[in-house]
Amino acid sequence: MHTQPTASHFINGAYVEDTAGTPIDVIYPATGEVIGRVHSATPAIIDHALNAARAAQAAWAAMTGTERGRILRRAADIMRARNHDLSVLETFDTGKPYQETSVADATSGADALEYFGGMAATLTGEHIQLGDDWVYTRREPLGVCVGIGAWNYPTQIASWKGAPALACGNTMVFKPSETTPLCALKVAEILHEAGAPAGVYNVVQGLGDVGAALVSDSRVDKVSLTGSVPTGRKVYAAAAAEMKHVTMELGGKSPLIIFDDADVENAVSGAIMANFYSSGQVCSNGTRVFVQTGIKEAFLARLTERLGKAVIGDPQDPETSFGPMVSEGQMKIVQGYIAKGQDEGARLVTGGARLDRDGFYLEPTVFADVTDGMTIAREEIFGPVMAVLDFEDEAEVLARANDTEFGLAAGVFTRDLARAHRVVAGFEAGTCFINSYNDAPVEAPFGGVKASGVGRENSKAAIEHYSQVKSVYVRMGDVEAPF
Ligand SMILES: NC(=O)c1ccc[n+]([C@@H]2O[C@H](COP(=O)([O-])OP(=O)(O)OC[C@H]3O[C@@H](n4cnc5c(N)ncnc54)[C@H](O)[C@@H]3O)[C@@H](O)[C@H]2O)c1
Ligand SMILES: O=CCc1c[nH]cn1
Repeated sequence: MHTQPTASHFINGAYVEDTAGTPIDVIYPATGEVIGRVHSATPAIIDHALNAARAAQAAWAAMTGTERGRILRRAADIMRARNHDLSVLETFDTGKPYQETSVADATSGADALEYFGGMAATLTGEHIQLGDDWVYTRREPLGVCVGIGAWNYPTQIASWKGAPALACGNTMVFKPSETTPLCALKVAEILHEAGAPAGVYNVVQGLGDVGAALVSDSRVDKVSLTGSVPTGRKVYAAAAAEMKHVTMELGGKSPLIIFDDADVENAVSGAIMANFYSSGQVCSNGTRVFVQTGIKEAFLARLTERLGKAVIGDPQDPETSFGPMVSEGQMKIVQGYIAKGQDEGARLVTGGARLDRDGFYLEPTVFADVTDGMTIAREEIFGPVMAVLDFEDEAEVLARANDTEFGLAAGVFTRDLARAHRVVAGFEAGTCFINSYNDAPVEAPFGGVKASGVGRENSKAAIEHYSQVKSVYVRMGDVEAPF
């Protein structure tokens, strides 16, 4: 597997390089080795990408939805056929175990391309009869969309943004995270191979400055960011200054409530999926696990037992189920939170240490007896650290669950389904789970409320965020005027 890409950027249907840009090393999180190098986009590269996207947009939008959709569905087929190689690359890019990447990354990207490819031909306006007169609406593309990605799901993020944008007749310039620059280039290559005309989907590399330059450029009509809340605030403000459309998929500190009557085995599985998948680097993670006191000891005992079965090791080995953190920097941030948890009096149940091996490995970590005011219960950690908090009754736990600036996701485990629906209705969160956690099928809207975001990805809802409605009044008779 060659991890050095052909060139840093993919613009106007071809790989493009400009070595004048600041070098960005690609580091394999499992070893700390440099496995590739790209260069940050120079102003000339940004200009080239935006001009290409602008130039391609009208002709792409003029194609029928069926034609655009066929290309997206062909791209989905290519992505599925190359799942193994794309998953190996995703593992090099992120350090996530192949056991995960082979089922959750290119597959999720392909799902988005297939779903929005299928939907492209169905995008229509409506007819509104007003006596003899009538109004019709046209669903039109926004124009040039900029996508900016986080590092945890590089293939998925590039596809979740690209697929609905292209289905609606927009073109895209996508900037991956500087930490994981490899996979988006493959998404661009595949779309081009599937028949997307040059300029329809472009990738440029860079840090925040490149993202900021894209967001404020007058050639851009919409910005979709996946990233942290602080970055979201900056990007939203810059986009608002020029009245651009936005989608903000940001961070969270989501609650997972486990009632006494829950099935312990399923609740433990849910809590593992909510905290340790992708080594805890999932935006929607339920990291505040509220456990009713009657089930607490059984839950903690079984959780500790199950975490002992995690296979921590070489992420390219299909047997490995738990990999390293994405970077040394992220590992140090998480180590800082673990130290804070201990300093502030939380009880370390298991984990807490860095593994004595190359790469950025931390043990799956569980704190119990966490209280609402502790730092580990208030701030997004984005690592494998679960905070277990006690609770007694439903009203109390719901109020505590909602006592946060975030609102991305929330989950509940209980056998009492009336209670489950009541609790979910009370959650201040955009993406909720009953007796499950972290499922993200393309058919379901995904996104947050409060500081966790604006807009939705996936599902029919995404179409609203990549298109606009034009309304046309048609008078069938004479026009009356006062003078
Ligand atoms: N809600 C979701 O769907 C979702 C999904 C994945 C990750 N996330 C969130 O992403 C965060 C982790 O990712 P991260 O550390 O890469 O986030 P980040 O905010 O540091 O960076 C995200 C992206 O924004 C770019 N960027 C930084 N400053 C910018 C600026 N001023 N203008 C434009 N672009 C700028 C970065 O280069 C990167 O590509 C976590 O908070 C996580 O919860 C959210
Ligand atoms: O990281 C956030 C997006 C996501 C959630 N589940 C899979 N991907």
